[in-house]
This record gives sequence, structure tokens and C-alpha cells, in this order.
Amino acid sequence: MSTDAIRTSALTKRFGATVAVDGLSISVPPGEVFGFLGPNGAGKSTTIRMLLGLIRPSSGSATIFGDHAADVRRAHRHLAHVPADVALWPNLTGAEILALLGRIGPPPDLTYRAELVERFQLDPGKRAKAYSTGNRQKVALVAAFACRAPLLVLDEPTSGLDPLMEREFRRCVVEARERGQAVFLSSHQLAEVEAVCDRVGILRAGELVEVAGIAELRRMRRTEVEIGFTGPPPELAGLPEVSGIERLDGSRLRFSLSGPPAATLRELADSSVTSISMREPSLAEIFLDYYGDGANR
Ligand SMILES: Nc1ncnc2c1ncn2[C@@H]1O[C@H](COP(=O)(O)OP(=O)(O)OP(=O)(O)O)[C@@H](O)[C@H]1O
Repeated sequence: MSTDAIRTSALTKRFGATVAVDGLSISVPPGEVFGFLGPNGAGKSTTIRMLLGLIRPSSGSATIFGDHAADVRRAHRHLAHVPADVALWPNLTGAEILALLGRIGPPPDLTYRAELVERFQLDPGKRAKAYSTGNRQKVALVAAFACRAPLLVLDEPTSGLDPLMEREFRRCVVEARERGQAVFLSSHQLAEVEAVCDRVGILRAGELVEVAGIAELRRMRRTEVEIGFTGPPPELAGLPEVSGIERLDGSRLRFSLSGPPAATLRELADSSVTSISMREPSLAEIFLDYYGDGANR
């Protein structure tokens, strides 16, 4: 019997002619935070729905701590889940919903739950219909983290949270890992994934393009820089941290920067730079560029 928190083997889901997930084989051991990424339509939600036993695979298998994902009575004893769109019972208060969720899933740690309500600055006395999107997400997160299930399946759980609350979320993920819980985190945010994940898998058109460790991910990190200048352009071609220099017109340049920027900044300071903008590409873009045509299937 597998002791992995999640193990999928050639997991496949077809919707008519569409192959939403194509032969996905991954394993997530206990205590690992696994980031799950991919562009829109890549098959992330479909994978999560199969892990939760909400839909059946066309072929292949998924197990949660050795129990088949489709056997929801057994599999859900091991996991807690936060969906991308949290729907709550509108007439119940936050406190009533936390109590109800605490009776459905693995038993909550009540002291930790009370601490999380404070840390997420959740007003548990309000009815759910009066909560904002972010507050609904907080209720689901507090319930999931408080139950201390050995596996947390989190589907873009911070999309509605402000930066302070996002920081709190990251602390909770780190605490969960320290307690030996596994976390399966679908996310679009590079900073979040970098901060909390041990490994990252990326899906493209239903197929797993790569599973990379976080150190490898950091090496791929780059910043897209666009500058405006007057006079001669800055001499960037010889700088090892600069790549992909593109002349946009007579007075604008675009390039990629990876590694320490000191030499580039010195060169720019010596030129007549009139504007500068920087953009951090999404993790999916970085991966897909890195894996080039192999990823573009
Ligand atoms: N019930 C369904 N019937 C038909 N096609 C579906 C169904 N659910 C998903 N699909 C298709 O399967 C593919 C994968 O969709 P999925 O929602 O899993 O992607 P995703 O990676 O979660 O995307 P997003 O980031 O936009 O949420 C898409 O082509 C989608 O149109």
C-alpha cells in the first residue's frame, strides 16, 4: 500500500474529444508542499476534482494515503480541501460554519482554530452572505488548517486575500509542513510558490511538462525590463545577467535580467535612461519559455 499523501498513475480524463488530463503520474509524500501550476485550461481543476472523488478518471488511478480517491468515505478522512470559489451557507455565521465543517471533516484543533480566526482577522459573528470573497476564503482556510488533516488540497486559495492575509496564509502552510502535513497547492503566484513549495509540477494541455525543485525554479527566475533612453543605447550585450535584448524602436530597449543586477544598473546609470519598467513573468510563462517547444504541445 502506498504511503504517499497523493499518488496518481497514468491518471487520464477525457470529456468527449477533449483530453483534459493525459496520463498524469505524480506522487506527493507526507510533509511536502507541492505546487501545481499551468495556464488556463491545462487541467488543474480536473485533476483536483479527480483527487477529491468528484469525477471519475477515464483511465488510470489516484490514491490518497493509499485509499482510492473515488472511495470518498475513506479518502476524505485524510484530507481537507479549499476550493477556488468558496461557497458557504448564506444564513449561517462564520462561527456556525466553522463548527459545522469541524463535524464533517477530520476533527479540528479548537485552540489552533481560535488562533487562526484572530490571525486571519475574521469576524466569526457575521452571516456568510455578508462576507466578501476574501472573507469566505478565510473561513474555508481556517477550517482546513484547523482540522490538521494529513493532506490539504488548496485550489488557488489566496486569489481573494490581501497581502497581509497572504503572508498569514504562507505562515500557516509552513506550520502545516512542520507538523508533517502534505499540501497540494494550485497557484498562479511565483512569490507564493517560491515561498512555500518544495517542488512544483506544471501542466500543459493535460500533460505534465516537468516537476522541478524550488532551487531549480529560482534559477529560472528572471525580470523583464523595458527602458527608454536618449542618445546612444546602454551597452548591455556583454553582461552575463542580461539576455534577450530587443530594440523596440530608436529610443526603447527590452531585455531579460536574471541574477544580481548591479552591473546592469551601473551601465544604465551611465546612460541617459528616461524611463524604466520591470515585470516579473508568471511562473507558467517562465516554465513554458524554459521548456520551449517541448512544452508547446
Ligand atoms: N465538464 C467538462 N466538460 C467538457 N470539458 C471540460 C469539462 N471540464 C473541463 N473541461 C475541459 O478540460 C480542459 C481542462 O480544464 P480545467 O478546468 O481542468 O483547466 P484548469 O487548468 O483548471 O484551468 P483554469 O486555470 O482556467 O482554472 C479544458 O479544455 C476544459 O475546457
